[in-house]
Amino acid sequence: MSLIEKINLPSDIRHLKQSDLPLLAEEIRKTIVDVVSKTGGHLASSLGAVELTIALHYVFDFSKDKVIWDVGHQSYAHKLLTGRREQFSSLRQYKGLSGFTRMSESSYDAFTTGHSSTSISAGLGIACGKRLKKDTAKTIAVIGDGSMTAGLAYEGLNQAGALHKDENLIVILNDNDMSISPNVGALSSFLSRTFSAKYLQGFRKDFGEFLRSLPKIGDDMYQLAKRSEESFKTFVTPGMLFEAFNFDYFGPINGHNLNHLIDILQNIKSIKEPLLLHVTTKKGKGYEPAEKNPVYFHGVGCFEIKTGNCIKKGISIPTYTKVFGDTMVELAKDNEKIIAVTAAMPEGTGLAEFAARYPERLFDVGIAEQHGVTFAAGMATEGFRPVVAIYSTFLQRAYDQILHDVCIESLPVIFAIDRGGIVGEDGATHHGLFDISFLRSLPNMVVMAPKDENELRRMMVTALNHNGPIAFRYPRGTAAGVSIEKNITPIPLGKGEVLTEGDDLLILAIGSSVSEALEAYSCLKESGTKSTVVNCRFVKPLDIDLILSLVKKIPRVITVEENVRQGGFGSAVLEALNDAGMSGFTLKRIGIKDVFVEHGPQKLLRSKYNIDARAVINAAKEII
Ligand SMILES: Cc1ncc(C[n+]2csc(CCOP(=O)(O)OP(=O)(O)O)c2C)c(N)n1
Ligand SMILES: CC(=O)[C@@H](O)[C@H](O)COP(=O)(O)O
Ligand SMILES: [Mg+2]
Repeated sequence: MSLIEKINLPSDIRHLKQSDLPLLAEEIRKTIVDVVSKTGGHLASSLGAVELTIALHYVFDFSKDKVIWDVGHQSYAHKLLTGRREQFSSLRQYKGLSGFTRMSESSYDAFTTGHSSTSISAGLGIACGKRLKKDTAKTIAVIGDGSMTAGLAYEGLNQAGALHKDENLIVILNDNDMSISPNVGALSSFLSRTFSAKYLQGFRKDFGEFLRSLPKIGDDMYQLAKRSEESFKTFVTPGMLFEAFNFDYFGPINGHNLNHLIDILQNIKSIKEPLLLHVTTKKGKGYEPAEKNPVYFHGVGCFEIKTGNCIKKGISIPTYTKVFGDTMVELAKDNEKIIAVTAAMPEGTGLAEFAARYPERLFDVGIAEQHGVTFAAGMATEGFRPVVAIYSTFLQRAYDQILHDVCIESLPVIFAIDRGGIVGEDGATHHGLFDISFLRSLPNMVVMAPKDENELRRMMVTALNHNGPIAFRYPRGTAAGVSIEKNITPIPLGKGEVLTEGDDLLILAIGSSVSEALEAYSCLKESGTKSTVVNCRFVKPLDIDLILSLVKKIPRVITVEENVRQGGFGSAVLEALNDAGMSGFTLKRIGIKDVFVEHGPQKLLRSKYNIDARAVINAAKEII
């Protein structure tokens, strides 16, 4: 029986000999690689955290203590050690294990994660709760160096450092010098000052001995130097930052050396005040292709284990992301005012080529969506045309910045909102199902969604021509597959287009839902129902003249969107019709009802949540 098979309960790991643990690490890695090669997932981060996970489970008892895995994308070993080994092959599959930690999945998942940098705040909340309940268990927040670039992490440190000394909070900084891409910003270079710190420690020793050797004054000088040693040390080591927040700092230590990890965890276990342990790890550790290319293996699709090569699905249609990225490069050539802002996701948002061509015009702000939006607002005041490319789900973080820093003064910031709609296997934390609702309520904001890749390109030019805040959202995955038109013409603001004509039914669709509407149109036509399908293009401003004239003629209306129904596109149409005093029509809104959508294939979820062509057909049957 392998070691991993002996661990059915989390406590079973503590029955293993410490000398067995490296073999356990090997088995865990093999299991992770085997499964992720078939399911896809966050391979490199999880491989890098294997020893740290084992050491934590070896030293702590997580039936009482709590561990919060920031983002949760590195938690695969934790899942394997907490009773989920047999379900592990269902990782990220419909009805299977989540790719992140979920409180509803296991009592060993102390907090639900997916978005970064929440672990310190949540951990502190848990630790304070425990203190008030006189529960002496430990709370541990494991946070990566990338996630440490977010302001939220410092808000947690700031509060923790000023609270009771007996807060029982341990923060473990898992520093692999990588975010998804190489980590950015001053913090990243600060954390990697370990060499200079070591060098200076050596220097301090030699210098001390030199002082002591001096006749008469030497000993006094040595004592003086020793007294200022603490400030001297913190001045040059990464600990400075955390000690300034009143955290005891330990490290950096090698996060792949199990004996060291276990030793230090055992030692710090009894310290009753906020402390930070800095461990250095290698992203992708133990699987050569991932070690060599951690960016690719951060979040990877199916791959061949031997080579690490992608198992291609033979699709040649570009993704919306690629069309966006290529068009950015094209447009930036003749317009040097265009700058791009990404929050630690140049690859994911398709801006890698832009970064290579125009490095001085690409601003990677780190995992700091709030800052990124306000930064873009600042650039806009200087006459630049910032294009803020952020996934829909992560833009949720920056709502107040969009409202307060961009919309009030109607600054011309362009929001390129990727992953609008159902994203698939990342699940509830990552679906982009709210942006239409949260953006359309903001004065001055224009909100668009393209039906295909040409329209995306046209919207980009429309946005550049518009002197105010403007957003376009597009889905994860392949575009519609139309051939790209070289000439890009802007779209008149607030103008939709009628795609088909028919007097039985009016289907108003937006963005990727236009293709569902067209599919429904074809099926309905076969059974004799003739529909007018409108590609509305704009959620705001709505093409109200067109909509009113059509509803007067065809009072049986269906709206279709890949967004929640509350406050969404359908609601916008209803409000507009109501405000125009229209009555005598029937309207069905197709969109996500008031629920969070789980993980699974996009197509399956669209069907399950009734936002696909079949749902349009069913709605049509109800109202005709
Ligand atoms: C708010 C938010 N923005 C962006 C992301 C996308 N994202 C997921 S993991 C990651 C990098 C995290 O780096 P780090 O914390 O160092 O973990 P590592 O993968 O290196 O282990 C990013 C940018 C996210 N999950 N949450
Ligand atoms: C963990 C995380 O938040 C990202 O890695 C995210 O999973 C990327 O999603 P895409 O695969 O859609 O780029
Ligand atoms: Mg990292």
